[in-house]
Amino acid sequence: MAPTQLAGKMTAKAAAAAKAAKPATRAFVTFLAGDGDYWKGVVGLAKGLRKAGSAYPLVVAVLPDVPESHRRILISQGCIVREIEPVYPPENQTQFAMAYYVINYSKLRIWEFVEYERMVYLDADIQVFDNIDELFELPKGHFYAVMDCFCEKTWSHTPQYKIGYCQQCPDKVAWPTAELGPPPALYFNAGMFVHEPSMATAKALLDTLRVTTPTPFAEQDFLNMFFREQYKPIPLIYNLVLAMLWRHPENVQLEKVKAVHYCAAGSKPWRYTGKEANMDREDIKMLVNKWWDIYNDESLDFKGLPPVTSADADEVEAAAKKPLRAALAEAGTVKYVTAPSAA
Ligand SMILES: O=c1ccn([C@@H]2O[C@H](COP(=O)(O)OP(=O)(O)O)[C@@H](O)[C@H]2O)c(=O)[nH]1
Ligand SMILES: OC[C@H]1O[C@H](O[C@@H]2[C@@H](O)[C@H](O)[C@@H](O)[C@H](O)[C@@H]2O)[C@H](O)[C@@H](O)[C@H]1O
Ligand SMILES: [Mn+2]
Repeated sequence: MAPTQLAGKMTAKAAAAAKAAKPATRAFVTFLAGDGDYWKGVVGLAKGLRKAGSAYPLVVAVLPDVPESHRRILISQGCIVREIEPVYPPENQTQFAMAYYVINYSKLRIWEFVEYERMVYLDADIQVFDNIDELFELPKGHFYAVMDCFCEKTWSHTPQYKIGYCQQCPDKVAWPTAELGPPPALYFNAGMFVHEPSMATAKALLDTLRVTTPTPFAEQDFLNMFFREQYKPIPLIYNLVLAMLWRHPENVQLEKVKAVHYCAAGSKPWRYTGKEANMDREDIKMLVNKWWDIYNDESLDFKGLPPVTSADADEVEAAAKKPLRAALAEAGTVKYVTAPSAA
């Protein structure tokens, strides 16, 4: 089989394209912990962002317990894998809404990614179905995220749940200010948020965490307390918390939703059985299938080369200006690839 393609260093055209790509001062970032199956969520997210034509890379903050094999899969899908040190809350007797939420405090490390001037954080159980790059253009100095819902049983420990109050429909059950004081501040879901990495903010977060008693929604509660003054709600099209479909359908226009958050119990697509409450709904089945369509779409697999530095590109451009034979002789790094055998 004659070699069909000469693959040496990146072609000048690809190098120029890499150079023209937006400067890597912005990126999406997600978080991966453990050796379980959440890596599938990250692969789905990487492919979804590619399908949506996003201009920015996906950084994955991984805890040390994420196996090398999972990291290699993420790199093969074009992700930038960054290992982080775990963050634990102070000693506590807290009953977290979900026991595993204690590892979610490690999300706070992403404020240390200061090579990026702005990042959009997305849980690994989020899928982006339409381009959301506009989030990177929001005015600086605020903390942008989508408002959560208090109606699921996971909120049964709270006064708002007990009286049937939810910020998604504040007029349905009025907050009893006389008995309970002012209503709760607007509260965001921490599965998606726009933030500005900074070592000063990272230090302030960790210093404050050390003296803050943990609460049931772990780092989500903590981030809501920490960014209470800077929080600015953005439309739910950027983070559809699935419970909204049955708790506040009047607030949801599903055809306009850009990012879906598979956080309802039983809704993680890669573990979906359809047996839990609400999981047999037609809209849930459709959204789970949409997630799988992207996950299984091989045309969305990463084909590019690993991110290049400008030094690589300069070197390749210089080589490309030389007569090919001289450049090849000098480079000495020619590799032949052969076409798949003709049937
Ligand atoms: O075993 C786990 C549990 C959680 N996560 C990460 O932590 C995020 C928050 O957890 P999860 O989405 O399950 O919380 P939910 O949004 O469902 O409350 C996940 O999206 C993942 O990015 C992980 O990597 N491994
Ligand atoms: O560690 C706390 C987690 O709290 C949030 O999940 C909750 C919240 O959305 C509730 O409102 C829902 O009822 C519940 O299903 C859902 O799991 C974030 O999505 C997640 O990233 C993480 O911060
Ligand atoms: Mn989530």
